[in-house]
Amino acid sequence: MRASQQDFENAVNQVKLLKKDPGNQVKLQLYALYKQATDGPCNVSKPGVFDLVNKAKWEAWNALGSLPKETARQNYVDLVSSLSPSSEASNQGKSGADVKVQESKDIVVTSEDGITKIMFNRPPKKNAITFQMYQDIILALKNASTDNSAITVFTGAGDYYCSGNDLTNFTSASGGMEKAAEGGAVLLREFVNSFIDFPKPLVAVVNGPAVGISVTLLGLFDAVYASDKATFHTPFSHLGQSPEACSSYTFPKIMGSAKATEMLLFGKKLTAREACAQGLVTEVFPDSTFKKEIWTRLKAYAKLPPNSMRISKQLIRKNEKEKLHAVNAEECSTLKERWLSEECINAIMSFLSRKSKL
Ligand SMILES: CCCCC/C=C/C(=O)SCCNC(=O)CCNC(=O)[C@H](O)C(C)(C)COP(=O)(O)OP(=O)(O)OC[C@H]1O[C@@H](n2cnc3c(N)ncnc32)[C@H](O)[C@@H]1OP(=O)(O)O
Repeated sequence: MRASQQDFENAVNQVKLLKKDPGNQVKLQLYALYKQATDGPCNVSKPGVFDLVNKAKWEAWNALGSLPKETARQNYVDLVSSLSPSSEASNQGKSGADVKVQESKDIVVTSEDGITKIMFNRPPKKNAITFQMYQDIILALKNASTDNSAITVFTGAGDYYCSGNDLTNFTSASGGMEKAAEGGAVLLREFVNSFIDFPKPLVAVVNGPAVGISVTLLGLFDAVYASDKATFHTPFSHLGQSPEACSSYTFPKIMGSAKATEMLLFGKKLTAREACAQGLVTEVFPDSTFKKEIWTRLKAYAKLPPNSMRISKQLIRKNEKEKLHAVNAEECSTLKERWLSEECINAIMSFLSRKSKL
């Protein structure tokens, strides 16, 4: 539900009652969102180089670009509610431990050391993504885009990174396959859009095998670190489906069309080292030292100036955004048709009746 003007005014008053100083980064974000929600896009000239405080405020406001007033109002309310007395109280005495910022069973979101971590947490099902988890991730990314972290990281709990879309999503949906396919396409489009538009550095820590959409999404990440136990598998033809998450565009661009064809059409599974050689993975680590090495590195990266990282990402992504949105729309409408095809229904039934496994 969208935040009303009254919700916004309540949030403005709530900020004055905060017992704990939320820190400069959050205060700047609050200022920027407030100005955007009330005055719209930044419309004043940049303060001089020695006017440090006003310059930082101007930069934070200006970085919001043309974000609509209603979205800024909503983000302001969400940010204040994450700082509310109840979350303040629940965060007390937890220094040194990850601070939980979103309650959800299968997606765990924590924030610590300038890093917001979004973890697939459904190990008994190899972290397969349910409809609810797609929604939880959309919300987690929305919150992470305005929280006080510098970078956002995805990883998986247990031995898998993620086994992709939960294949029971369609068969267990009420209202029949057609309605489920229609709803699935709308959800998928919104889900992928939230990755295309995510403003901060987005990093994947791939702790184990990755399948389907958890692989294709990697083309929209800024860095991908993998354990040498990780594998990368996109068996869309085996499932009677077609690529998503803009991979029909990003994969040929990253690895060339011949290698992308082997993955996306023929379902060739890559080892972590092969994926690194193709440019899909940034760096591979021995599994025994993976976690220690990668979190040490990410904590150091998270100390870099956050506005600078965000602005650099914006420059890199800017020229691609329109194209990515168009590709996402087309992939989703193609998939909606595929989900209703005999090839796809047979493949899902076959998995569910245990006749087939990847
Ligand atoms: C709405 C948006 C849609 C976006 C479009 C996205 C498309 C994709 O992501 S396509 C890729 C879909 N994923 C798969 O096809 C993977 C299917 N799973 C497997 O092939 C295997 O389970 C495995 C290779 C991932 C793991 O094999 P194994 O180590 O032998 O473990 P189990 O098969 O016994 O798995 C344990 C447990 O987990 C369940 N499970 C695993 N993956 C999925 C899944 N994707 N969907 C639903 N359930 C999954 C598996 O059924 C087992 O359950 P139990 O039998 O109840 O223990």
